Amino acid sequence: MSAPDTPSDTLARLEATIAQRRQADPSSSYVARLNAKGIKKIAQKVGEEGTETVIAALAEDEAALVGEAADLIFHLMVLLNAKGVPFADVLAELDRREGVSGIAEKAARAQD
Ligand SMILES: N=c1c2ncn([C@@H]3O[C@H](COP(=O)(O)OP(=O)(O)OP(=O)(O)O)[C@@H](O)[C@H]3O)c2ncn1[C@@H]1O[C@H](COP(=O)(O)O)[C@@H](O)[C@H]1O
Repeated sequence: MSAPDTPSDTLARLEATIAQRRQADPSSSYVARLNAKGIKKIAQKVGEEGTETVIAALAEDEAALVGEAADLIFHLMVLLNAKGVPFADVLAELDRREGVSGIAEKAARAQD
């Protein structure tokens, strides 16, 4: 029996799919269509999905929150790909922050 997927496995597969679908025919690929519209449109979609995620959270609708969060993460992955930023860089940044309290980090920034 193979090991279950980790969240990172799912995101790594999605990143590879997005990179591959970017070259596809925009008539049959949403990723290709979005890239053809340009970076402004992709960034705008991330903003829209972020707003929809907030609305779902405030509406106390768990199923909607799951769906909107998936839309947000997907569009963020499309944006990172379009900007040439590997998702591994984002994970490395999160690893770098691990164990550093957000409160302590903000206080250190205020002293700069
Ligand atoms: N995870 C997703 C995913 N999540 C959401 N979406 C699409 O994102 C779109 C968002 O819908 P909206 O109504 O917000 O946007 P819209 O109406 O298309 O756009 P505008 O109104 O802003 O013009 C929908 O068409 C969803 O189907 C996704 N499309 C693709 N994927 C993944 O990407 C892969 C490649 O997709 P294609 O490029 O379409 O082959 C798929 O196999 C999936 O793994």
